Amino acid sequence: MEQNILPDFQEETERLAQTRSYLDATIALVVDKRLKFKSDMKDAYKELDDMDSSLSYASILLNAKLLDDLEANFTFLKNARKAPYFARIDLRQEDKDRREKLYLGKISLFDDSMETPMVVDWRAPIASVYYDGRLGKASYKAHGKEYAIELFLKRQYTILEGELKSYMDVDVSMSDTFLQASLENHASEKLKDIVSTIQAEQNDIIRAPIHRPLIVQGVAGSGKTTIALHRIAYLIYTYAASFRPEDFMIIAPNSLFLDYISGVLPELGADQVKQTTYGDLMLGFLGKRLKIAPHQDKLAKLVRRGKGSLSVEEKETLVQVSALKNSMDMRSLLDVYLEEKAQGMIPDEDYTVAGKVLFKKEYLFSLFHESYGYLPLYRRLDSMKKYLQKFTREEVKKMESRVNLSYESKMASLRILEAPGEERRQKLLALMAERDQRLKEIQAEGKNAVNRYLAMIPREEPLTLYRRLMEDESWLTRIMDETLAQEVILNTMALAKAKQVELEDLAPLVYLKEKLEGLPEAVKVKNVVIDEAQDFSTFQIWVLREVLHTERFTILGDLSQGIHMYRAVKSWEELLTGVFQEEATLLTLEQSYRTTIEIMNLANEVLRQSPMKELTLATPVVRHGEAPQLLSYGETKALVLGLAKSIEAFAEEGYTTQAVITKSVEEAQRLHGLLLKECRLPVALLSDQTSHFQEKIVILPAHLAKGLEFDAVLVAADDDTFGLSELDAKLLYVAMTRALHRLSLHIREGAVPLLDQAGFSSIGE
Ligand SMILES: Nc1ncnc2c1ncn2[C@@H]1O[C@H](COP(=O)(O)OP(=O)(O)OP(=O)(O)O)[C@@H](O)[C@H]1O
Repeated sequence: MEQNILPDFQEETERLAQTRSYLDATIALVVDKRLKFKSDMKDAYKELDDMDSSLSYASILLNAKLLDDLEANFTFLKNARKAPYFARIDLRQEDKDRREKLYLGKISLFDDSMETPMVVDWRAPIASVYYDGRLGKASYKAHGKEYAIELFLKRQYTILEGELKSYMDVDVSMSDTFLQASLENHASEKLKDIVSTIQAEQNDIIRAPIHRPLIVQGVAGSGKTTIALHRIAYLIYTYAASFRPEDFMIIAPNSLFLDYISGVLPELGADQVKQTTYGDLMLGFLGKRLKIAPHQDKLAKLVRRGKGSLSVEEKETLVQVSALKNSMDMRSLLDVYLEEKAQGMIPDEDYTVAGKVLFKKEYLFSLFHESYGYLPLYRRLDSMKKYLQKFTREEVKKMESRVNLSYESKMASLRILEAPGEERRQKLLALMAERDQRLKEIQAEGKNAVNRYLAMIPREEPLTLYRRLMEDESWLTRIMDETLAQEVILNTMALAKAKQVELEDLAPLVYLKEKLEGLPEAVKVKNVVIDEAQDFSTFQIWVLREVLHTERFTILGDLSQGIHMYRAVKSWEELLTGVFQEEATLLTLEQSYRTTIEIMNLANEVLRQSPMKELTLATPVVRHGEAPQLLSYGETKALVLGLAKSIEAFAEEGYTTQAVITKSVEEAQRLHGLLLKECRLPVALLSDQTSHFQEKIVILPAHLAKGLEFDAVLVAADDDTFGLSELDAKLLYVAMTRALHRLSLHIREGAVPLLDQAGFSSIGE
């Protein structure tokens, strides 16, 4: 709509100007306060130098904290100048007569003089009606109560660099226009916030109660990652009194992905949230510099075909060993193993000091298993040590006084019975020496008794115990057959020889460590968000819940993209029953926002042709684009030239970010070399080691592309074909669904039989 025919344009422009000048005044106030705090801190430092006053120290701490808050606020307020709000809602609370106008933005701004909110934070309870409600009767929840309202208007603004460009009044059906505009934008290297266009089904997830575990199955591009970050921002705001931002942790698949989401966290005021990968988190728990075998090697072995590849049986074994290490059977095995270890821990001997029984073995057994039963095994030993030391010290004192008494009486009788003289003196001296020797022995015994007792209890490292278990056929065959047990033993021995563990070993190891030693408190968090959770096993998540002692989990994933399915969940039911005992909520997202109808339809067709059954297919938001192109080539060189031609054509059409996606790492490396050599194209190769990239055109294997998105995607299959297996279908699906606007597939003839089956025909060389 043109500005001049927007009826309230003038009024809205004035409101924006008014908000901006109020914002400027607030910013000026913050600047003043910053200066004041800084000078207060300077003074406090001076005083600290002068007289080491604890008051000054407290003042420094207080000012530093206030300054931190102000700095965070300052950046936020400054950013808000460009667009202080994105929407307005007009409503009336059911029990009130007055109609209210609320402007929604990424900050809270309150006009003290008028006692009205200038801008309401999008996370405030009342803002929920903007995302949920249609015009008319609606409601929102706050502090456990439901409030009824009547919603008269939902207005969305386009504000650029502080200037109102236009606005649009929307209801549910019409709001698509605004969403469409947002989706048509081109991708930047980083994820962006969607506060102005959050959809109702997404809003339910963002605002779901904190204390109940939440599992979200969402198709590719349904906004899972985006929602996860908005949920964290919402929880930080809503539960500010109970949790600090550092109490939240997001677990993502790799550092590349963490870099990709890093841009949006500060935008949402959530930059202090902990971000990590599963491997790093587990290593942090273990507190050791363990060497992890590159886990993508396993995926590579599984997808590789032809020369040097594993046989079907070998692949099957690899899958079984991985799955087993991360299965709930493994948990049962570890529990029995630990129980047996615990039962054999207390020696079959009484505790004695200088030959005297201080504690009977039965008592020590009950001390270990009952009184200290709530502690990890080795911590029970620490507590027992203190207990034994205390009683030993007391006993030693008693023994010493008994010895002193007995020698004093011996010496007293000597003095009475014998006449003074050299002979008596010598006898007394001998008695004194004997007494001192006896006391020395008692003291030494007191010192040694506890250590001698505890030395009978071996304290082995979790890794030593784990390896012993995994090399013991009699234990392993409790949960697997002999053939598989032999494979597990070989796998354990090979890893031990290389001084490595593999990713699948981390959950059992962390569980063992928690049960034996307990984990350091410092690495624990209270709220966990797991993205790309389809690649986790039930046991991995169970271990996380067990060691973090929290139910506050938000778990998001898409089973269709489960490319590490050899070790991961097969259905969310497994988590619901196996980890959360039906206490979790499972929500699904079927609408996909990322890609065009044409691309999504083809990706869905790949899933339909795959061996996977009962998968929910994505419904794309109505956004049309060019049909995907399938180009097939007779030889590699032509394929490389074809890729280069498409990249240039996409760039000319204005598509900024582009990715060539292959099935394997090797293929990506080879094609990268050829693209540089044959076409001199500035393409950057991304690998498992890449943690950051700025290049606009990249080449990477599909497993690394998980979670990312690009304006244009070029799937390349030269040597490494996408076959008919479930894993190949998933890799292809992941690759295709990374595209926002354009997709072309460059393949050697017959390299992607799934597409032939889908009836998708190539354009030819
Ligand atoms: N409500 C929305 N408004 C605007 N854009 C949205 C909305 N929801 C999602 N998007 C956009 O859709 C794209 C996909 O989002 P995101 O990456 O979070 O999805 P995902 O479910 O994690 O995808 P995948 O599983 O395929 O990695 C992003 O560009 C995101 O900005």
